[in-house]
Amino acid sequence: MSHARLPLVQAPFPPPPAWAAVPFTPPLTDVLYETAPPLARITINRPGVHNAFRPTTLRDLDTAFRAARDDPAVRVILFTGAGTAAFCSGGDQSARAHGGYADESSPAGAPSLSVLDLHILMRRMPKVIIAVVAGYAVGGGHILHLVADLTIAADNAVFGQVGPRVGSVDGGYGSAHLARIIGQKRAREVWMMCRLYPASTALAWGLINAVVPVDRLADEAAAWGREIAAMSPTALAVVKAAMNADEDGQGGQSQLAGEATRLFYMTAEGKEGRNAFMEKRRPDFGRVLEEESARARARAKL
Ligand SMILES: CC(C)(COP(=O)(O)OP(=O)(O)OC[C@H]1O[C@@H](n2cnc3c(N)ncnc32)[C@H](O)[C@@H]1OP(=O)(O)O)[C@@H](O)C(=O)NCCC(=O)NCCSC(=O)CCC(=O)c1ccccc1C(=O)O
Repeated sequence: MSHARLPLVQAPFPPPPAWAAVPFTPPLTDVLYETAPPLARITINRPGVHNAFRPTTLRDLDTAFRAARDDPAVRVILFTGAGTAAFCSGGDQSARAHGGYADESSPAGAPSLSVLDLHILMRRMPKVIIAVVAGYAVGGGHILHLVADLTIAADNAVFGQVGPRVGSVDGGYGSAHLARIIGQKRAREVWMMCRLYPASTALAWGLINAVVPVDRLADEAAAWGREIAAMSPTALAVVKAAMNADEDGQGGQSQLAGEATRLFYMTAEGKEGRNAFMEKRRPDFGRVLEEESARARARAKL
């Protein structure tokens, strides 16, 4: 499926990105993190279990998403799974313990539900996240694509929730956000019947943004990423925060207000507060506002 692009970006896209693996200390074991600015690619790398996540995977995803957030050269994040059989099959059922998931990376072996922290990190990310889905996106893996900003799927993609079949449930983004996206009746069907749906149905429901042949998925995702990376980063961060604020209560308000604070810090008025404190004097906001207005008037006359 293709959409019209503005003339500015209608020229053929450059060749596929030259991904460079980024090393970490200690190294990531379950996740690959690569960059090809302006893109970063985060890959769940557990194809033997359809990219199911365990606590170690979630720890690695936390590291990778924070690295992408903090790298000014990265503008758009592609989030995918290794291979073409699955994006992610949810929580690794072999790591499921009493009251959560546990493995050797769990502090004091304590079970956790740390995928919820990843949802928040992805929602708060001031950069666009594109889920790039081939194969299964089920259970907690389905929720990861839901929490991403956009989803591009291969024609072999399969979507669904399995919780009520395997004794699990997500009453957070996995249910309420899903219902916002596809509507209450469909969301209840997804959870209450645990059916799996092909990419064509997901597209018709507005659950995903595009479907492409599986062998075109990586290139198409990179093309979408580059197209988005040409946009104003501040405008993208603000529109994401604004859409999240509608659903995320005071946490969402905090994200949107954080963007206002970031812009305020760039003003002479904001800097005067910091400078006055550092110089141990009273701030003179009136003076800096007047100076700023005078500068703006002078620029307007040029
Ligand atoms: C996805 C399937 C429908 C695919 O079926 P099929 O193609 O026939 O492949 P299989 O032969 O079943 O699978 C191949 C291989 O992978 C293993 N595997 C697949 N999924 C998982 C998994 N989730 N965990 C562990 N292992 C998995 C499978 O055993 C095979 O291994 P072999 O050695 O080759 O036998 C099908 O695979 C399937 O239904 N998978 C299970 C899906 C599932 O149950 N997912 C978990 C749902 S619950 C969840 O995601 C937890 C959510 C959660 O984590 C959470 C929720 C709320 C709050 C907090 C949290 C939190 O933090 O965890």
